[in-house]
Amino acid sequence: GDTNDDGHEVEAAQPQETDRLQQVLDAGELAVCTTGDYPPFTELDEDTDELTGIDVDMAQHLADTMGVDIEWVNTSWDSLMEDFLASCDVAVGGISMNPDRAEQVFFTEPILEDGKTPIARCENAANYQSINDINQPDVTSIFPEGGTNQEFAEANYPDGELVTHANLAIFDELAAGNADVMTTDRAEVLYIANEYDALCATLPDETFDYSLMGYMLPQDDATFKHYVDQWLTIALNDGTYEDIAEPWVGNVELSMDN
Ligand SMILES: O=C(O)C(=O)C[C@]1(C(=O)O)C=C[C@@H](O)C=C1
Repeated sequence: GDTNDDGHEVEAAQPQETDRLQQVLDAGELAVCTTGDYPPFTELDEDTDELTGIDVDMAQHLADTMGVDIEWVNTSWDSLMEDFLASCDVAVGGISMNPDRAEQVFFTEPILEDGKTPIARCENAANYQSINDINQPDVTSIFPEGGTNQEFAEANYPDGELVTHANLAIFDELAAGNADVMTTDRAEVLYIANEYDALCATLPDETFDYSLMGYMLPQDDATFKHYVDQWLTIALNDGTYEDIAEPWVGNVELSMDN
């Protein structure tokens, strides 16, 4: 196809606007993509096949508000965009907004202010205070494949040792000493540091960059985006989000803006 000045592909014509909101209401079903590997936002129990998490409960609240059921679509960070575009009305679960993704999806209003910060075994926390501390040949950084953590590590730690691992067990690897440090969303770092005695946020109040979390929506129906944003704005301000998050995080404030 055509390319713009940055060499990015540009669509020749915008796809026809659909009435996604009406379709979801008529079908009585909302298709929601989630990875199930990122507590406290989305976690799939492989034994019971049950999904839990803040964003899982939020999606259920949206569906209840619409009076529809959820069809959950399991995805991975690597295939999130492809699965979302092919099969979902919404994607949830600790998803960072970024310009690459925004080329193909709308994001809702922001839910959390966030950024990347390190987590390491507590006895080593003083060694990982800066990007330069981590960008060293003898420092092993660990992250899952396909998300923004991989992007961050590859861009900032070219001299470091980089290893990938499936996400749900990644902090066990870190605690066991099979990697030195993980640079991930501050919200996750605070949550995990609370869960694992051996792991500590090395810079609990600082981040190396800035990002926002939101839910992904298709670009094909502006009315649907308005609807979901209106629901979300109310849920963020009337105590719904806090009530849903509280059992997961207690008093830990996940967002930078608090
Ligand atoms: O890609 C994103 O948006 C994410 O927030 C996912 C991501 C990542 O960046 O790798 C963030 C934290 C989890 O540990 C796993 C995946």
